[in-house]
Amino acid sequence: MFDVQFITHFTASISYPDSARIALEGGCRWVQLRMKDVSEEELKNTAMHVQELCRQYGATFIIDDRVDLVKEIGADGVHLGKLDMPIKEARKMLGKGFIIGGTANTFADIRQHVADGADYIGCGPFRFTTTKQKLSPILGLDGYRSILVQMQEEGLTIPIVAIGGITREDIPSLKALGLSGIALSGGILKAENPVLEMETIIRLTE
Ligand SMILES: Cc1ncc(COP(=O)(O)OP(=O)(O)O)c(N)n1
Ligand SMILES: Cc1ncsc1CCOP(=O)(O)O
Ligand SMILES: [Mg+2]
Repeated sequence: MFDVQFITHFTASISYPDSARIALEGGCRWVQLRMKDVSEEELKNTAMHVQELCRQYGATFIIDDRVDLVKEIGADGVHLGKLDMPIKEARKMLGKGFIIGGTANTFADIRQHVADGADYIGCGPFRFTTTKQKLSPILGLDGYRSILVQMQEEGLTIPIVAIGGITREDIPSLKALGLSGIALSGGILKAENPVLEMETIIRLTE
């Protein structure tokens, strides 16, 4: 099993809910709502809409950054980075019934997230991407290899999802590394036929 998480991103032509629907229609069953610089009202309304879509498709629905909103609307989980609420605190607020993902760029980050109670790691960036500003150092395949070796040496088994500039061409090599999955946005949203692109990516991960 190689998981695929679709992450929403603002585009002029595809709304956030439509992008989630595209991912779901293409067979993705893990959606992260990531909305930056929007009002509280827009975020909450969109989150409830995307949550409903995810429920219709039996997909997991997580929200970027916002532990409070996840708790309020009963989403499946949250993704947290270095500038967000610490994972330990989020776990205290959410308890064990919610998924908590943590961002990592190094093995030390992963070790800390495991100690703090994360469920999975979004590890990257794999390569340069314009979807996120202020990127951490790029890992490439060698970066993941080195992290996975260190995890094995210390007996850490948390799922690692690669992220950052991933396209369909990368899937065979990322899969071969022994990662748990990928998270991607632009690879779908910039495709000529986004639903078909997701279908292709899902097929490549099977
Ligand atoms: C799966 C996944 N991995 C990493 C990130 C990045 O989270 P963060 O570092 O908090 O940056 P922002 O997404 O908040 O800009 C993610 N969202 N999802
Ligand atoms: C949120 C995030 N964190 C690291 S890279 C990234 C963006 C992933 O999107 P894309 O697949 O378009 O590079
Ligand atoms: Mg964040």
